[in-house]
Amino acid sequence: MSAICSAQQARDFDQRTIKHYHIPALVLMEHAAIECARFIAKKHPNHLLIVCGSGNNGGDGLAMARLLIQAHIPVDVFLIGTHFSDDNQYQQAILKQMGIPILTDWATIKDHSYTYIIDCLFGNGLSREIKDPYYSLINEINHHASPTIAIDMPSGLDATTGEILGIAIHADITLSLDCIKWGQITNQGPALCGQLHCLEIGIIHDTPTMERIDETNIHLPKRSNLAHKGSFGKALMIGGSKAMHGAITMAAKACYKSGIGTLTLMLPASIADILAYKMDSAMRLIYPQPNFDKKSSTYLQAHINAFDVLSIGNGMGQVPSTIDMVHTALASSKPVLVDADGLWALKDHPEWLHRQAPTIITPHVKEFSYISSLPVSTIAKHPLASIQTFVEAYPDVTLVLKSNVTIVAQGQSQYVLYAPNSALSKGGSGDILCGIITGLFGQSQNALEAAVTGVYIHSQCAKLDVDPACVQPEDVIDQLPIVFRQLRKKG
Ligand SMILES: NC(=O)C1=CN([C@@H]2O[C@H](COP(=O)(O)OP(=O)(O)OC[C@H]3O[C@@H](n4cnc5c(N)ncnc54)[C@H](OP(=O)(O)O)[C@@H]3O)[C@@H](O)[C@H]2O)[C@@H](O)CC1
Ligand SMILES: [K+]
Repeated sequence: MSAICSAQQARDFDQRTIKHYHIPALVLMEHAAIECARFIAKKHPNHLLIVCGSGNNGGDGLAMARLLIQAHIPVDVFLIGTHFSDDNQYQQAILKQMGIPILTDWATIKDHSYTYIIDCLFGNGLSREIKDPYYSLINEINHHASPTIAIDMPSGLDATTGEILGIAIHADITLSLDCIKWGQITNQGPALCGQLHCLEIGIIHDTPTMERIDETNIHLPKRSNLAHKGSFGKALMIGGSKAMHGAITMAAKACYKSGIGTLTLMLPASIADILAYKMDSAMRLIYPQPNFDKKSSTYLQAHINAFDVLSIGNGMGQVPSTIDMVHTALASSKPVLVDADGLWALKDHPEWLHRQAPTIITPHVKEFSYISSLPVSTIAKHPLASIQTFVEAYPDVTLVLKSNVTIVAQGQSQYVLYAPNSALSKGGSGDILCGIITGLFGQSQNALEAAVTGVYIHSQCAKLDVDPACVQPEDVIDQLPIVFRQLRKKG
């Protein structure tokens, strides 16, 4: 499990490890250098160029050069800068003592061919726009034929926002030290980092941060062989319209395959038969009109108490009846998941989310903009700040903000799934996620666990050994039994 930090959070952990736990910064630098050198040595390089700046990122590079040279790997060390940090100067002194040359004239090396250029110019301490001579140097490295490994950050990339400060290294590989930085996975980050690896370097994490979702923080609901269908929850999924019957179908199939005890679909009459053909296992609560209308919320109210968990929104359309039904669902004492058009219905009524029972919302960025009243551009550029504003206003709601980086947040418990996969960039993916989470939610009644676990299972189901362009929503649903079995075996 790795933490995901802003630049400031990463610095705070560094400083606390040094000042409160008395682990010297040079020890951490040595750890960083050992881990990076080990990673690089495994690639069997013939000749390396390590480009070092004036701060501790440069210090990592100088220490790494020493270790690689001791391992008999040829290394050229290039150093640029004026005001060197103490630890950087310490590492320079060691290299001098060992007789390892430190080069300062780029012209003498720029035409050499290297297995890798190692970028140790700027890391987490980048504080402003890049100007010459660093600008020209980064430009030269980007146009050099040799591939690049960035240490901690591709130099020039802001570690919090993922924005390029003037110019930045285009790395083939990035070795992030201690934690994943937000800037590596948002905005320009993924394009600049290349393959991203996180290396442990002994920094102590003693306060909560965002955690990366992986197998260590998911919870599959327990499944006793002595249990009966009532033990695994009764779900009511409300959705569908004459024009859209696919969304609720995919959500329902995913919910059923995620372990729910019984599943009932509240549908308008115009699509009730279609759903019956498509899904034997779901019961139907058929609203006796072709589409939901102004009386459908009363109909929902009359039946709502028979269920343990509700989901609402898939394929309902952005129409007044959707608003009324979402209001009824959220005014009930039932755990509720709101998805798709149900989120649109909250546009003018986010206050309906203030309720006693557990609530999950699963917006993509545009739907989150409806609820938070923040512009889409602000959410995309500053996801952390946007989420923080929301969780402070709605500390009991579990938010699943869907994107290539999916964030699950409930108050200060915050998780990130970073598993971008274009196989999921398709209509139907969100409905499947809604179904998986509803299935888990109905079994556990624990919103945060259901959301974290559902998001992870969904991403695992999409890791198919086929071209992502050809993946159909049904292919993802078909993986559910396999992924559940694998996770239960491990768990
Ligand atoms: N602390 C620890 O425990 C550990 C840290 N570790 C390593 O240290 C890295 C962080 O080190 P760091 O804080 O020294 O910052 P770093 O990124 O090397 O650069 C700072 C220098 O660049 C300068 N500068 C900034 N922007 C600039 C610009 N646009 N153009 C020109 N100059 C600019 C800035 O100058 P200043 O802003 O002070 O004027 C300063 O001189 C971290 O990423 C990791 O690799 C590991 O060893 C593990 C232990
Ligand atoms: K760097």
